[in-house]
Amino acid sequence: MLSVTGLDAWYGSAHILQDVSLEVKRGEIVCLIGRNGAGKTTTLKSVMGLLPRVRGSVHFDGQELLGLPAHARYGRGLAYVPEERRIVPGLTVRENIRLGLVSSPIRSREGQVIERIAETFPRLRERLDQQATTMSGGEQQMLAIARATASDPAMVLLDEPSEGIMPVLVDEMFELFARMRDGGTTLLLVEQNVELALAIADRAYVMDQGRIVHADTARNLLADPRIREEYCAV
Ligand SMILES: Nc1ncnc2c1ncn2[C@@H]1O[C@H](COP(=O)(O)OP(=O)(O)OP(=O)(O)O)[C@@H](O)[C@H]1O
Repeated sequence: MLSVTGLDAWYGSAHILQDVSLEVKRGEIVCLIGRNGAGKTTTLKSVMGLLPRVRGSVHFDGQELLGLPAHARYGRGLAYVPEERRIVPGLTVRENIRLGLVSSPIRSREGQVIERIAETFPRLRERLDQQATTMSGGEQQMLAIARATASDPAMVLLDEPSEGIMPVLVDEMFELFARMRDGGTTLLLVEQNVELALAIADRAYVMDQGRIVHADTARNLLADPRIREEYCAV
């Protein structure tokens, strides 16, 4: 579904991504792991068209995305939940969800979309008319995911969704990801919580200094003592 080949990316003159290639098949959860600064966020941003200087190829559903602006990539069925969530202050939960539908063809079916989201995210159902920024960090993260998935994208890119969230909500969130996959949504997940992420992922790529240094099934990576030692809190 997503095929990234020979991707290079720069911030100014700093050459950050070097020859990054990865694949995500339809219906998979693929995880991107690596230390701070390895280039995981930069990879997601490059796929979404959020960096000024990127070279290589990003194929999604058989079409080249490189050169298209970010909004056009959303229009093709890709969604992105950035690390910083970007919940809009002054708006309710419902109004924030509505923002995820602004340029979507299913905008006119807002009632159905809200009902689907309320079923998927019971915590949000109780809080639809609450000011979004009065919710806990974990609930706001759920809202960021709900907003990104409101338009029913084929694939969602998530950047560190569990960061700073209390453990009970983290477990809930990972169960949600597994259900999303079972419901047909494809996920590319950047996570520091490597053990939990590998437990639900199908495959994973390990990044270091802007390059992919290892790729394997999640099961093999979880069983690899070097990966456990370097990336899992054991
Ligand atoms: N806006 C920016 N301007 C210049 N350099 C940047 C910028 N954003 C990131 N970098 C650099 O790019 C490299 C990769 O950063 P990136 O955020 O992609 O890493 P990461 O693997 O997502 O790490 P983290 O888990 O810390 O977010 C780092 O060396 C970082 O300092």
